[in-house]
Amino acid sequence: MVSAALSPLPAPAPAAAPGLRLDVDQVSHAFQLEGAPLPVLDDVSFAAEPGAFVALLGPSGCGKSTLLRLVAGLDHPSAGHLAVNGAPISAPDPSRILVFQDPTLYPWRTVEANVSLGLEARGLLKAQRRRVGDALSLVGLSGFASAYPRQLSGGMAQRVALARALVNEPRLLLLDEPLGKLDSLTRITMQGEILKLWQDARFTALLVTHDVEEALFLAERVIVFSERPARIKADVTVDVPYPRHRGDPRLAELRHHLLGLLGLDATW
Ligand SMILES: Nc1ncnc2c1ncn2[C@@H]1O[C@H](COP(=O)(O)OP(=O)(O)OP(=O)(O)O)[C@@H](O)[C@H]1O
Repeated sequence: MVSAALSPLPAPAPAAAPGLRLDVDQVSHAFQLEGAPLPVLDDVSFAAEPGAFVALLGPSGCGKSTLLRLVAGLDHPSAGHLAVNGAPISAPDPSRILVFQDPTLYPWRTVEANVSLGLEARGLLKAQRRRVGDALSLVGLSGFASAYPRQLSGGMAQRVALARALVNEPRLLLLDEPLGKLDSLTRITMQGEILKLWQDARFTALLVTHDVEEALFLAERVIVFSERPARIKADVTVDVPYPRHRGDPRLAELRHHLLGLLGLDATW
């Protein structure tokens, strides 16, 4: 018999934690506005498999960001249930990170110090400082660790915001129009970067976007919402393998279909 102590095997590399399964079950939500209820979500149900990339598309103000906030655990639904891997969502958790349209970096902190925030808040920075460098490298900003936010372009600032999320090794990444304020060329570049991050890390991704092309380039499924209160109008599978070519005729067909669902004329 060979003793393990006599023939030590190299420790296997730790497997990346897989993406979380998300269940949204008959969720409705209303805000109180000037003393009257404002219904925002109406009986929304869907599931995202671990590692799925799902885009949420719908008219402005229909309730998409509200849904992301519920998944992040920042608010509680008026009715229905949300769960990850079968466990009810009751509060924020570092495994579920929300990235906003506005990078909201602290101007007095360097890029590195901004990215460190999550680890610092959880008392993990000393032990896991390596993750800060890894996250910066993932978004291509290794050379800017000691820069300040005022020294960055809009795209770079949004990359820092992504790195600040990635440093927590999220298993469910919630993207609320993260590229909405960027010029169209930077936006296209960063769509490719987000796709690569997702393909490498295999977190589950939920992306709110107004941009039909962005949804079709990135997501495996596009859930289309009605006007507020948001109900699911359609759940469309993007049956085009990655890497996707933006000129793919099937994507053009799906674009036409999605614009139709949104009540928009797709004549070009
Ligand atoms: N804290 C709040 N109190 C009251 N009403 C709110 C609150 N947050 C959002 N709302 C309202 O809920 C509705 C949905 O807002 P939400 O931000 O979820 O929409 P959205 O689909 O993400 O919009 P957009 O695409 O324009 O960002 C809006 O009418 C908004 O005014």
